[in-house]
Amino acid sequence: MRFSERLYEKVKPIWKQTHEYPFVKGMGEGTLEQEKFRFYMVQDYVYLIDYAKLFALGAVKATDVQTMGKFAALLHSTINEEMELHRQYAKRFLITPEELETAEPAPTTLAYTHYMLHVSQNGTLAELVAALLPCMWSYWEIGKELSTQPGAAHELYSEWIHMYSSAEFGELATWCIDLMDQLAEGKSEAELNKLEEIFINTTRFEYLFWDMAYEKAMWPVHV
Ligand SMILES: Cc1ncc(CO)c(N)n1
Repeated sequence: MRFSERLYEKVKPIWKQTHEYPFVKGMGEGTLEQEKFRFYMVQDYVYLIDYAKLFALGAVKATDVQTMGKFAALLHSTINEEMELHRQYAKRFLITPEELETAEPAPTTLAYTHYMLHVSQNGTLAELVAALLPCMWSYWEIGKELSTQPGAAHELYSEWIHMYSSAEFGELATWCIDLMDQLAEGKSEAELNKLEEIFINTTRFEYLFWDMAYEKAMWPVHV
């Protein structure tokens, strides 16, 4: 069995719950409250600023020029294509690019990005890929599922669904899945377990991120 298949089997119950979560379902049905989507958009932009740095770290940790180039391309497309989607949405919500960039991260956003950055800065390239893989893979899965639902024609949610179900995004996700398999080759069971643990943790964080957005959960205490 490919290592990525083992990972997929392991987190299947969490992915199922993610697909059934009201935020995700609401986008598909086109019934999600716009205020929740607005909250998500801003937090996701803040998230992507740190997430993009994982690709830069991937280029640093890569041991061949081809992989280095691919990480550089991923960094470029995240900043200029994926985050452009968010900037366009922000415009519709009358949020300026400055407001987007300086938005305060919610507790879950902060915990998630810092966990990923910690793993990526201190771990191996395989650990870095294990940390970022659920992000790309689960968004592609969600995008594909929602692309056959009413939300795909919704005036607000269609662009989001279109981006994450696109062939281009799918290719990037597939590249990451293949890289994970390649990097797992020849590793000991102890090392594979470590990769699995990281993959499970960021999968859990993906669920938490939807939950945070649905609840619009900021810090419960104030300065
Ligand atoms: C939280 C989160 N995970 C994954 C992606 C896909 O890049 C995203 N935009 N946001």
